[in-house]
Parts: sequence; C-alpha cells; structure tokens
Amino acid sequence: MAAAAFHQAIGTLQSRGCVSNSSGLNRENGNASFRLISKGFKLDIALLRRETYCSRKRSFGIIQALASQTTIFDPISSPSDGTKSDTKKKSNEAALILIRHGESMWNEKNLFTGCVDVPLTKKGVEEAIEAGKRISNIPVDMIYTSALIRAQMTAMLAMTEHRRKKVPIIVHNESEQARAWSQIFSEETKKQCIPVVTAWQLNERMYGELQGLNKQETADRYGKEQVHEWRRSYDIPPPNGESLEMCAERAVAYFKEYIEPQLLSGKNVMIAAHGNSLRSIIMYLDKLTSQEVISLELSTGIPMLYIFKEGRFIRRGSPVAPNEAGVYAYTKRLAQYRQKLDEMLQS
Ligand SMILES: O=C(O)[C@H](O)COP(=O)(O)O
Repeated sequence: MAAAAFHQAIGTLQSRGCVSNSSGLNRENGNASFRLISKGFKLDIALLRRETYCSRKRSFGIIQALASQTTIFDPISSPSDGTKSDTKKKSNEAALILIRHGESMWNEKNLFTGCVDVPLTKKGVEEAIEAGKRISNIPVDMIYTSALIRAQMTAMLAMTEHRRKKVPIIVHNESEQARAWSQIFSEETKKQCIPVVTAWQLNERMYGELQGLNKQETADRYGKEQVHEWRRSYDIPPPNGESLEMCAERAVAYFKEYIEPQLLSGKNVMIAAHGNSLRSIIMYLDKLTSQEVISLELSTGIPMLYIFKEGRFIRRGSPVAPNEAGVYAYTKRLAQYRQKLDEMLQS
C-alpha cells in the first residue's frame, strides 16, 4: 500500500520534471533513490533520503507533499512593501530565505576553502543573479551574510534582481567612527534600504589544515572514507579545524540570538552563507539528528524558503523560477505581495 503511494508520488514528481525516470524505491532497504533534474530540489531530496532512515511511511508523506507543493497555501502577513509594519508586528509570521554562495574560485579548483576569503567565479556570479531572480518577488527586510566576500557578493548580486528595488546597505558597527560615518540622514531614503549585517559567526566552518588542499588529492592521500568523515560527519573535526558541531555552536547561537528575534517581529530575512554554516542552521530548523545531517548537501546559489509561523519553521523548498506560479503560491500573503508589486510597478 505504502509502496503504491510512493510510486504514485514519484510518478507525479516525474511528470513535473523534478526527478528522472530512474528514480525509485529500493524494496530491500526502504531507501528512495533519486536522480535530480531540477537542482532546486536537491535539498528536499537529500532530506528525503535521510527521512527513510527513520520512517519509510513518513518519507512517502514528504514525497507526496513535494509532489503537491504548488497547491499549498498558507497566509504570511508581512509583505515588505514598506507600508505594513503594524500588521507585520502583530503577525509573527515571516519569510526566511537561505542561500549558499555561488561557485567560488576555489570551488572551481576543488580546493578546501573554509575561512579563506575567496571571491566568486563568473559562474558563481551568474548563479547569484539566477538566485536573485528566483526570489525576486519574496519580500526581504533584513539581510545577514558571513564576513566572507563570496557570501556578500552573492547577497548583493541576488538583490540586483529584486523587484522591490530597495538598496542593500552594509551596516558598519565595528567602531563608533564607522557607525557615525555611515549614517543616513533621510528617513525616506532609509525606508528604501535593506540593512545587511555581516557576521563572522555565519562563516564557513574553519577547515583547519585542509584549507587550500585539493579535495581529490586529499582523498587519494588519506582515503575517501577519512575525507568523507572530515567533510560530512557531525562531530569529527578536520585536523586543527572545526567539526560541524563546533561550527553549529557559533552559527546556530548567532541565528537564535540575532536572526530569530527579527523573524519573530515579522521581518523577512535573507541569509547568504556557506555549505556548512547553513547545514548547521538547517539542522536546527528542520530538527535533524547528527546522523541525518550527514546526507544533507547544499548546492551553490540555490535559494531555499522557510516560513516562520507560530514559532515553527516550515520548509517550502526552493523557488524554481521567477515566473513560475508555484513560487508565489507558497503562501497567500506572498501571492498578495507579488500582486501588489505588479500593480505598483505597472503604475
Ligand atoms: O570550504 C569549502 O571547501 C566548501 O565551501 C565546503 O566544502 P565541503 O563541501 O567540503 O564541506
């Protein structure tokens, strides 16, 4: 019965072009195997795989939810049009967008990067712009990035595509002078700005003595299993570096202390960060176990949307394309926001 439901759900996903025809269920171990067509579904599928470790039945539910995600409607009452801040405060509902930076010059060379401050490649720039198109109709009131340029470039490039055309402005609070010298003296102009907060706590995990080493050569030298353990285990750090657990201690603590209160007050937040700092945040949002997080992989430049509602994070997947109806139908309020934007930009 469950297998029949699974196959029906897979069929739906295949007909929508989300997974390839070779996707299926391994009847012996209960694992679902997927060949992805749309990069945007990578996160969901990775999570799906881990769900199968816990409960096959539950995973079928997730597949079905994925297959029908364009029909899910939920109200979000904080469209950021700069005029609704009262409603926003009352609603306690907000959008949270997570983006892993676009391809960096060391991603391209397959080098461990960690906290080395490497810029995007041309492909990374394009990925960031593409990510921006995907979220161009989702309101953004606050942006958080790591202290690293690849995340900052991604956030800024993505915002060049945003239809609301607010200007992202980096907040300089590092000294009294920096604060004083970066003040804006027009309330009107302030309303048209989005504060961008940079925080080292959102940086990529420190990869220790692997930083600058080639990933393939390291695997050849130390063995594939050892390198996989360094890269994906929860609590085993690379030599003199941070484990995911250590990275989570600062990234999730920052998220809880600074970002969650913004969401609670109804602000829509975008975070541009890194594979591992975002994995640790997603682990917290989706309540993944240390086993489950092992199979969580994030693609570069793919935005992921969560709705924060009544103290809970509801994962809405990745907007597929800017002109796809489903993107704006994630919530009724997002759809209304988009409609307002259309009207505003037409007039
Ligand atoms: O720091 C790095 O090398 C990458 O950004 C993330 O690498 P990983 O996929 O090996 O964790």
